[in-house]
Amino acid sequence: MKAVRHMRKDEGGEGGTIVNISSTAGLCKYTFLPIYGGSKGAVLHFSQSLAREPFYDNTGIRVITLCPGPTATKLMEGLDNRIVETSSMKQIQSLSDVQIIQSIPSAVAAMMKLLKEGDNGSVWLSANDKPVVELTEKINKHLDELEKLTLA
Ligand SMILES: NC(=O)C1=CN([C@@H]2O[C@H](COP(=O)(O)OP(=O)(O)OC[C@H]3O[C@@H](n4cnc5c(N)ncnc54)[C@H](O)[C@@H]3O)[C@@H](O)[C@H]2O)C=CC1
Ligand SMILES: CCCCCC(=O)/C=C/C=C\C/C=C\C/C=C\CCCC(=O)O
Repeated sequence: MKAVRHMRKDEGGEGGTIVNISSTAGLCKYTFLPIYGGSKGAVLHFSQSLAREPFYDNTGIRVITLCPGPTATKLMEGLDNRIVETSSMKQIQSLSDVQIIQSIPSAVAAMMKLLKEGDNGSVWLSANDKPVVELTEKINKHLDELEKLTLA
């Protein structure tokens, strides 16, 4: 939030863009990553809450979220040894039939696209070496429906 204070137009800054990095683990209920997944769900929710009107109008700061799937960085090394619940290995094994560890250039291409084209509050998926997919409408529909249920 210190960066926001520095960037915000209504306090003398120039506006700008914040890209928060969530993960597919913040979208899916992976039994093998409950703590990491919880933190990534929090990143997404934090971003969507921050990006809500009138934040952008006041500050000129876009808040965008990228959800990468497994990507070949150091983070993915030795994942097997860091699993909390060993019975969850089954879920990883079945996932490996339908998901690949994508290359770093795929994640970078996604980042470049959302920096160029992403609206405030937009959410993007980059996985399996496929072109980036925008998730904003789906995520907001889901959150807006849940919010309605909380109203009297
Ligand atoms: N690699 C993957 O499969 C995925 C990664 N992500 C997310 O992408 C982000 C980047 O991860 P990777 O590049 O994959 O990991 P990485 O392990 O290759 O890089 C992480 C970087 O963060 C730095 N770092 C760690 N703790 C820090 C701290 N307290 N203060 C400052 N710097 C710190 C490390 O020195 C390292 O350079 C993370 O938020 C990760 O959760 C999301 C989805 C998939
Ligand atoms: C420390 C946690 C790193 C988590 C990285 C992340 O954010 C998201 C990961 C999502 C799933 C990763 C789980 C397993 C990998 C699944 C399939 C790829 C296997 C392909 C293979 O070559 O074996």
